[in-house]
Amino acid sequence: MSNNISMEEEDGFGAKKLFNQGFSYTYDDVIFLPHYIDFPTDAVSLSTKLSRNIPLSIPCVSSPMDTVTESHMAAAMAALGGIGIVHYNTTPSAQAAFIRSVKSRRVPLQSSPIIFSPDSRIVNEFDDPAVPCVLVTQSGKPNSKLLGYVARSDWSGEKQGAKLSDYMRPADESLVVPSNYDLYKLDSHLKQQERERDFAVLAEEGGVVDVVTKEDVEKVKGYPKLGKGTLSSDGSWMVGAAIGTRDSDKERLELLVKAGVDVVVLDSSQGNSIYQIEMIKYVKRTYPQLDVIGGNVVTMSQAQNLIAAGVDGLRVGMGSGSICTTQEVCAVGRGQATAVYKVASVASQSGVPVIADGGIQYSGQIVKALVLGASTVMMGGFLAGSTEAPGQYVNKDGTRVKKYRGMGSLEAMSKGSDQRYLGDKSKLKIAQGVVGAMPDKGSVLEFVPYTMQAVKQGFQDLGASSLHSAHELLRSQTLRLEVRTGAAISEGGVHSLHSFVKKSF
Ligand SMILES: NC(=O)C1=CN([C@@H]2O[C@H](COP(=O)(O)OP(=O)(O)OC[C@H]3O[C@@H](n4cnc5c(N)ncnc54)[C@H](O)[C@@H]3O)[C@@H](O)[C@H]2O)C=CC1
Ligand SMILES: O=c1[nH]c(=O)c2[nH+]cn([C@@H]3O[C@H](COP(=O)(O)O)[C@@H](O)[C@H]3O)c2[nH]1
Ligand SMILES: [K+]
Repeated sequence: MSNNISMEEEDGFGAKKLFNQGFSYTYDDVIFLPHYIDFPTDAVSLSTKLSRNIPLSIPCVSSPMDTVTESHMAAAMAALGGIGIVHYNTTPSAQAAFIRSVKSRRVPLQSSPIIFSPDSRIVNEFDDPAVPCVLVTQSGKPNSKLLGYVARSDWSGEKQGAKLSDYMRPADESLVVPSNYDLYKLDSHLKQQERERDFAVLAEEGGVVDVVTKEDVEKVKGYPKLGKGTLSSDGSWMVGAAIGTRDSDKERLELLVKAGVDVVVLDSSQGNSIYQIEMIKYVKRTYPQLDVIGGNVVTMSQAQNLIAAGVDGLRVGMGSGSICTTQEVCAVGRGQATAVYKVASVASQSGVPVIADGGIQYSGQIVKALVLGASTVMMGGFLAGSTEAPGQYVNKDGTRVKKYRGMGSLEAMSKGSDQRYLGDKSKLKIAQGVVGAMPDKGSVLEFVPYTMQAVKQGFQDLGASSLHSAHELLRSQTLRLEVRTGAAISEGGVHSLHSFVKKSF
């Protein structure tokens, strides 16, 4: 490539010049100029780090929100090679149970098995077509001896009220498989016992973990092939958890550590506080092996304080989330592209990975976040509405949707997070988030791999075959950017058509 372009005729700006002009830019404001391609898309590696000691094979993290990440989402994110951060808008023991649930399974599937004791009676709810069987354990709880099961085909209306023990089939050897069976082992097991049953019980020493059906396994096998996922040294899936900065969070953390949590995120909209700095030091002192991620921050000076306190990762974003109203309510925050670039420029000097948190609606914004210096993107809205997000689908004006809400919404606060907002009930409650709904997006196991393929195409256009090479292009000012005018943004989208269908894969 020739280098004899005069400075007056520069192609775009380097990031340093573009982000030092006093504007707060977000992803949609900026555009990268294409560079030079000398490798195929498949040569792009998106492997990265969440924090100093947590490697990931894809740069995707699910938000610690109660409509985004519980055990099902966290298991699926780990199966994909990313990671999930379990929310803490619940009791410490319930949050620890989510961590254990991720740790005890190797299939990114989750159902809510119905479990009764032998003396229980057959009732209406057994007729739910999604329920393959009712499990019978000694005490009727998951953590007691499995005695048998009543398959759905074994009950019918006239058996209403009959004792389960009268219809129960005993738990034979082939019913139960170890909970650490992966998808392929489980699949071959189900195939072997096909004529008797189309489901199996995943169990571990402590009791029943889940019931998995052949249909569910087939569905996952139809999605893009999974790699080995994000694994801890003991072979279990990695999972993170959010905590706060109150004294009570120290007890919560102890339970989470006992449950096997791999990384903690100190969850705050403004992380540069005495509370967080003390908590970072406490975590590093008490659990030196545990990575701690601080945030949220959007400036270099906030970041420097948390780095000095010992964080292993930084979460960046204030007010950029789809459900966030912080910038409107508090007049504080930063455009997300500027925030990511600025924080990453200091964090990279200390080897601290940056998580670009919030504001992701489509793949191009993920490319921008990563190329501007982030090591991962954290997503709430992009993953809400998926099969793996907590909650049930409902029908809203003819569309299947799931609830998605801000953790600072009145509704979420009154569920439990108001402890941290309002330890004192006499204080006035101000929302910094909204409650809404997201359309059904299907399984993250399907749409995340396609999204990553789109991200790889973006990297290829920029001539970056890895996050490392993208960051080198950024810092050497080889990467050229421009700010888009309103007209350029509208030109960059679909325009002029009478009507169209947007289908990405
Ligand atoms: N990324 C974003 O832009 C935003 C995110 N959120 C989300 O909402 C949730 C709540 O965020 P925040 O309100 O920032 O939570 P927070 O827990 O950091 O702060 C709540 C209030 O408690 C105070 N506080 C914290 N620790 C304390 C301690 N040890 N002693 C006394 N006071 C203490 C804080 O100063 C603040 O006034 C989080 O899930 C966060 O991710 C909320 C707003 C914006
Ligand atoms: O101002 C806010 N009020 C809230 O109630 C709230 N809840 C979550 N968050 C933050 O938004 C991120 C998710 O954003 P997206 O839906 O755009 O992915 C999350 O990862 C959080 O950083 C909030 N911000
Ligand atoms: K917002």
